[in-house]
Amino acid sequence: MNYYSTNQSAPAATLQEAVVKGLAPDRGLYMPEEIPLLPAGFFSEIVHSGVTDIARSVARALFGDDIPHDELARIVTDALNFEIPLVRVEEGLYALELFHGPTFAFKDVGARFMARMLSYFVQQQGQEGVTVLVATSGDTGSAVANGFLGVEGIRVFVLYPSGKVSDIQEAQFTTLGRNIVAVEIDGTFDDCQALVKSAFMDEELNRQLNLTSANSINVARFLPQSFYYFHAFAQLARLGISREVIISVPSGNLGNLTAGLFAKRMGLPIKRFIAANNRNDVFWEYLQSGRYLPRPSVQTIANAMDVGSPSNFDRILDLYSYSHEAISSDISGYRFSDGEIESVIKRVHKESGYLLDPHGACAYLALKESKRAGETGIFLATAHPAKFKESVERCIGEEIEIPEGLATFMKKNRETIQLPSDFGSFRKALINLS
Ligand SMILES: N[C@@H](CCOP(=O)(O)O)C(=O)O
Repeated sequence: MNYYSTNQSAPAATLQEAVVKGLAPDRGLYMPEEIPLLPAGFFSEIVHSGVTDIARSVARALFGDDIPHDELARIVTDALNFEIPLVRVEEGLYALELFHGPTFAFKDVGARFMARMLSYFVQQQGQEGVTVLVATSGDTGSAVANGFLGVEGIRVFVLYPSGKVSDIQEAQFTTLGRNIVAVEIDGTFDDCQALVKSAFMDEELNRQLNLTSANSINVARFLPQSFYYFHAFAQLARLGISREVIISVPSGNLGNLTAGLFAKRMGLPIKRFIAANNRNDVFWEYLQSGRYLPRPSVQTIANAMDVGSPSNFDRILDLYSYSHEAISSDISGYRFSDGEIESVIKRVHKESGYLLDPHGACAYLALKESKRAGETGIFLATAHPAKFKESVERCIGEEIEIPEGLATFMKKNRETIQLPSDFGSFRKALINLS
């Protein structure tokens, strides 16, 4: 299977080239030339399967022509060493809890898969010294840093906006040392993402450092995120529900939503997707009006969604042949203020005892507004509430427990390199530190 660039001005790439490069040379995002349609039998069989088996089959359909099957099965099995349960929150409404991995956020799925696939391809090429650049508004940084920690021959630079990620998130990628370098940028997530994209366009830098990306712009990061949509469907089908299913996705850089749309194209019977935005509502605005106006992100309580220029918007346009009508008939959009997010965390906790994190809360709210009679709704609970301890405690008025796996990060020393948001300073720092 070859991969083409959404900008249509770069040569087609193999899976290996797309993963190792990250971004296409024309600054476009790679897309698979075909999206395999899974046979009807697959959907009846997965009702009896666990997440790893489901993921192995989906991975084989997506990547099976380009990597030996036993190698692919090993990558999936190693990456998905945690549960992804579907939890009933109230009548007709379920949370897909994606936060039971090592860094307590959904990014563990894609980051762990990508670390293993990249390392396999790098070994195949006999390449030495690959540099992974990743921009984060909170969760990607920790998942990628932990996923790549200690991987030989790979150095990771995590760029994050100063003062705009939660305290625990920051601890998760600034305390690791070894092959992980944290870079604190005086700017927004979009500034971090722009620095990463500019670095890819710098030929000299690429020659010296063999750059790749571990954001969802990389196909090996975003496509595996489709696995858990199939797993969610299987868990619901086990309860006897397989029709009129709608899924609400907290939306920032749009990688998670795009992975769901891919799952639908592969045959997953999802009636409608819901994109839940916070005040960073460029995608919401596009869904309403057809106008796409990227703008600087603003800081919110759901910080991982603070994205003003979402990378995967181009993939969604490409997937739907640039038809606003087709996009908005498959996806409905909602947006919420911090106040609305805070009060729903409080209300749901009081009424059902279920504790939402700010991102899941946004998706829960969107689902409540969108769900019609007869529909069953799933919202993606993308991060553990304890990652946002201060905000969540403020909402519910009581202390919450921090899982041991998170608390250990808080005890270690933090190390970051502080930089302004101009490319010249970042370029110089990259060269000096490599
Ligand atoms: N929400 C993200 C922003 C980057 O998104 P990605 O899916 O492209 O890595 C974060 O938590 O950093």
